[in-house]
Amino acid sequence: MKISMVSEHASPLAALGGVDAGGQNVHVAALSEALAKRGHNVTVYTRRDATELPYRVKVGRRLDVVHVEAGPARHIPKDELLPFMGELADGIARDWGHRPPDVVHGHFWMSGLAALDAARREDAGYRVPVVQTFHALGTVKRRHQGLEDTSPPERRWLEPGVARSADRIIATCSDEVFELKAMGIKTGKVSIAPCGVDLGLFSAKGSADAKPRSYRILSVGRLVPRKGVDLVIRALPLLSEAGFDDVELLIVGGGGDSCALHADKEVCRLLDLAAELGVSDRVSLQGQVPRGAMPGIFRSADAVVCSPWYEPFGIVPLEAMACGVPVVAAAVGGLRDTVVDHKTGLHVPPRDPEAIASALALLLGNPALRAELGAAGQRRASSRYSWDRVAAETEKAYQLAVAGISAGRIPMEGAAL
Ligand SMILES: CC(=O)N[C@H]1[C@@H](O[C@@H]2[C@H](O)[C@H](OP(=O)(O)O)[C@@H](O)[C@H](O)[C@H]2O)O[C@H](CO)[C@@H](O)[C@@H]1O
Ligand SMILES: O=c1ccn([C@@H]2O[C@H](COP(=O)(O)OP(=O)(O)O)[C@@H](O)[C@H]2O)c(=O)[nH]1
Repeated sequence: MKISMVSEHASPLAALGGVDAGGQNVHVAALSEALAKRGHNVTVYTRRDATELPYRVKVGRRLDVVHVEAGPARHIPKDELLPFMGELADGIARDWGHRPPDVVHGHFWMSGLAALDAARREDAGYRVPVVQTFHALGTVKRRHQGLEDTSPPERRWLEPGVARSADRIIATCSDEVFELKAMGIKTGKVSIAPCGVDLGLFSAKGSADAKPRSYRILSVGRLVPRKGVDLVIRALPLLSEAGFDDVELLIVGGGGDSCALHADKEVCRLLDLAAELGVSDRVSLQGQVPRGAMPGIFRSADAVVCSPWYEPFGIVPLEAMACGVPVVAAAVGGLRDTVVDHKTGLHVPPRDPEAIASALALLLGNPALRAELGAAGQRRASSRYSWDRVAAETEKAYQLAVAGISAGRIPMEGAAL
C-alpha cells in the first residue's frame, strides 16, 4: 500500500521529552518503520517547525518524512496550531498531486482534520480512505484538567466531527473504545491496535547505568503536571518511614522546545516540592534523554513509577517491562491493559502517594518479587507488543477502511471488537 501518515505537531524526527514530544512521536516513527518493513511505502507529513528542516527526508528505503509549510517555521505549542491545518492539508494534497495514497492515517485530532480535508476534495477526482488515531481525547482531558486544559474551544465539536467522519478509528486501548462510545461513535468502525515497544532497543540484556544509591526509582516522560511526578516525590518521605532512606528518584524528561531544564515551569515546581518535603538530595533530574541512552537507564532502575492522572496508552511502562523492570502504575487508561497487577507490576489508585510508597516498599524489600515481575513483564512485552504485531493490526484496519470505500459503505465488522 501507499500510506500517508499525518502527525501535525509530533514529528518522528523530533527530540523527545519536551512538553508536546512523547509517545505520539514514538508511535508514528515506529509504526511507519514497521509498515515500511512489511513492504508498504510510507510518507509521514508533519509541520515544518524550524527553518533548517529540508522539505523531504529519506528515512529508509520505503519511508520519507515531509516537512510541510503550515504557519511559521518555528516551534509553536500544539494548542495554537489549529489555524494552520488548512495550509497543512493544502501541502499534503499538493505533494500527492495526481497520485494519492491508498490510505491516509491521521494522528491526533488536528491531523485528522488535515487528513480529511486533503482526502476529500471535490475537485481532486479521488476520495482517499481516512483512518484516525486520537492518542488523546479532548473529553478525557477536560474531565481531568478542567480549566487548565489549554486546547482550543473548537476541539469540543471538531474532534467528535473527525471521529464521525473518519472511515475507521484505531483505539490504542479498551478504555478508549468506551470513551469513543460515550461520544456517540459506533464501535463497529473502531479497531484496537495498541502502541508497541522497540524490542531491538529495549531489552533486559545489556549494561545498566551506575546508580548512586542502594535503590533507584525511575520516572520517564514529558514533564507536565498530569503525569503525576509530584506524587512520586510525595512518596519519598513515606518510603523513609518504611525504612527505605537510601533511595534515588531519577526523573527523565523536561526542558526542550527551546527551554532550558531549570527554566522549565514543571521542573521548578517539582524541585520546590522536593525541598519542602526535605528530600531534595534524593531527587535527580536528567532532562531530555535520547532514545539510545534510555535502555541503560531503565535497566539501572529497581522500579519504574508511572503515576499519571489519566493515560490514553503509555509507552513508558512497556519500555520498562521490555527491560525487565517492574512497574508501579496508576490503574488508569492503557496502563490497565499493559501492566498486569501482581504479575508484571503493581497497580495503585490514581493520585495516591501513600499507595505508591507502599507498592515501592513492597518491591524494594523483595528482590525475588522484583525479578519475578520483571521477567513476566519482559515476556508480556515481547509476546504482545512488538511494532511488527502492531503494524499487522493496523494493516487490517487500513484494509477495512479501503474495503468500505470501494463498497461505498463504512465496514461494520470490527477488526478486534
Ligand atoms: C497524556 C497523553 O495523552 N498521552 C498519550 C499520547 O501522547 C501525547 C498526547 O497526545 C499529548 O497531548 P496532551 O498532553 O495535550 O493530551 C501530545 O502533546 C503528545 O505529543 C502525545 O505524545 O499518545 C501516546 C501514544 O499513543 C500515548 O502512549 C500517551 O498515553
Ligand atoms: O527524555 C525523554 C523522555 C521521554 N522519552 C520517551 O517518550 C515516550 C513517552 O511516551 P508515553 O506514551 O509514555 O507518554 P506521552 O508522552 O505520549 O504522554 C517514551 O517512549 C519515552 O521513552 C524519551 O525517549 N526521552
